[in-house]
Amino acid sequence: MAAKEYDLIVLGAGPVGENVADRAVQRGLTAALVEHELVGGECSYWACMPSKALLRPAQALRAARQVEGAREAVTGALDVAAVLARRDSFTHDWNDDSQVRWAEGAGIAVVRGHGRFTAAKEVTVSTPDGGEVLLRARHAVVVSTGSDPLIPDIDGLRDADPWTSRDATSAKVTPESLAIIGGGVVATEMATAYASFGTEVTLISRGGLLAGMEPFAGEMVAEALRDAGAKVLLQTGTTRVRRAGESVTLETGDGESITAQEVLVATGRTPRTRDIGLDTVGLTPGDWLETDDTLRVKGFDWLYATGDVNHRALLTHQGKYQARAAGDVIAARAQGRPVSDGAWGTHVATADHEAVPQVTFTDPEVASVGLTLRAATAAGYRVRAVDYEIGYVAGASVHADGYKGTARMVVDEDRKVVLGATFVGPDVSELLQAATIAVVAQVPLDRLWHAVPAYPTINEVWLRLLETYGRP
Ligand SMILES: Cc1cc2nc3c(=O)[nH]c(=O)nc-3n(C[C@H](O)[C@H](O)[C@H](O)COP(=O)(O)OP(=O)(O)OC[C@H]3O[C@@H](n4cnc5c(N)ncnc54)[C@H](O)[C@@H]3O)c2cc1C
Ligand SMILES: NC(=O)c1ccc[n+]([C@@H]2O[C@H](COP(=O)([O-])OP(=O)(O)OC[C@H]3O[C@@H](n4cnc5c(N)ncnc54)[C@H](O)[C@@H]3O)[C@@H](O)[C@H]2O)c1
Repeated sequence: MAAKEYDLIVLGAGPVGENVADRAVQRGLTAALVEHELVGGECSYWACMPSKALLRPAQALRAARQVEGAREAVTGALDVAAVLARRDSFTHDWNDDSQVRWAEGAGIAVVRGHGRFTAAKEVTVSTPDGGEVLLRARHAVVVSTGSDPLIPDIDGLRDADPWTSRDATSAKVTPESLAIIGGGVVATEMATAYASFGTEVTLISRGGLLAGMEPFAGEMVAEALRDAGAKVLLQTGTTRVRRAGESVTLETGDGESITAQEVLVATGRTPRTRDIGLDTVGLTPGDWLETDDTLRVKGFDWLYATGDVNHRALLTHQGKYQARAAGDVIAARAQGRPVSDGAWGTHVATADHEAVPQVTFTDPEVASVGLTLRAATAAGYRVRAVDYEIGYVAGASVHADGYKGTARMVVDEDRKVVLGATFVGPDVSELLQAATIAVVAQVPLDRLWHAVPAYPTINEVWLRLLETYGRP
């Protein structure tokens, strides 16, 4: 079989793979993008976009209900069918024509089918018609195959036909009751969404909620979920799961038995590397692919891994940031141009280490960037954290009656810069970019005093945090 040659082959056309290919093509390389499902990946069809579309209507309704004068105009309940229909418009009914058009318009060769390494720099694609296409890369191959839901080894769980995040984000009807195993981002967001649809939600977490974040985040989200009618079981293991027809019964370590129409497993992710021929190039199928900061897989000069599959930060925006660095560095190396691979250089993803922003779209939202107090201490920084109740800020009190929220700023005491910030409260997500800039730019606190937040906005929480810290 004659091979088709490209400068770059990208395996997986999720948000990250698309961006690597686009960047490299913009820099003058040729690129083939291999996709066996939908161009746009998990994020567009079963993750970020549909999940946020499911969450937004209830948030808008809550926002109106929190303002006297507007509240009186809200006379009905959430229209769940309309919510699902709006969600479908974001996923284009799980049709990727527009994304394929974009990719081809950008000069990227889209190859449909399942790709596997068959030699170094060589990928064989099994096409939907049963054929094969052989691709050879002149310079680099990027693995951008993403991640799958992890199904833990709980007695009977696999046989109980559990929902994963895919089912929760693409459901055409909402169940009467839903048990959720897990306490992370997917579990809390989907508990929030389904509780708003009137589904009877029971969330079972073996620890607290949102474990890697500041502790008050998980506590406030748990309280809000309970207020929304969900049952939240913390520090509770699930020991046994059984399906009987239309219902599933779960037993917990505390001896409690929970019966629901569906069970959603939201216990983290596993890399999609089991069936991509990794053994052919000396790697172990099923492993995460560890990279250096230029996203090159350790031990290779031609193999890169971007997005979820490298396990650096399982977030679309962070994967796309990696994609920009990877696409640019692959082009620079291919063209013999200088590589800028020092910390914060053009060709590295330095921010992955200690400056990752994330919003959990629960209600209240959790917006965080950088290190938590615990993580900063563990990393050896000499730190001080200051907290402030966001509801005391004038802008917050105008924004919503009885606004409840908490902010924390973690300061590096030696350099007097912000290492991390967390905001928990209604509509705090838009506060995050200011915090990200402060963390990435390592703005000294005495200069931050000159970044005056407009009055009366919720951003004034920055001034309150600085005042609470005390002027250095
Ligand atoms: C419910 C949920 C909600 C989320 N919400 C957010 C959010 O709000 N914000 C955020 O930043 N992140 C969110 N995430 C995380 C986000 O979805 C991922 O970080 C992101 O999709 C990773 O992008 P990726 O391109 O690395 O992988 P993916 O999006 O998984 O794309 C990988 C692509 O590779 C293809 N592929 C895999 N193997 C092969 C092969 N052998 N041959 C051909 N094609 C292959 C797949 O079909 C897929 O299209 C969410 C995740 C979940 C589960
Ligand atoms: N808004 C967002 O940015 C967003 C939304 C959803 C998902 N995501 C990303 O998707 C990824 C996956 O999310 P997730 O919620 O599945 O993972 P997660 O890592 O956030 O949470 C996993 C949860 O499962 C629990 N768990 C793990 N193994 C278990 C077991 N054997 N039994 C019981 N509980 C177990 C953990 O204690 C934790 O509570 C995350 O890394 C996240 O960054 C992001």
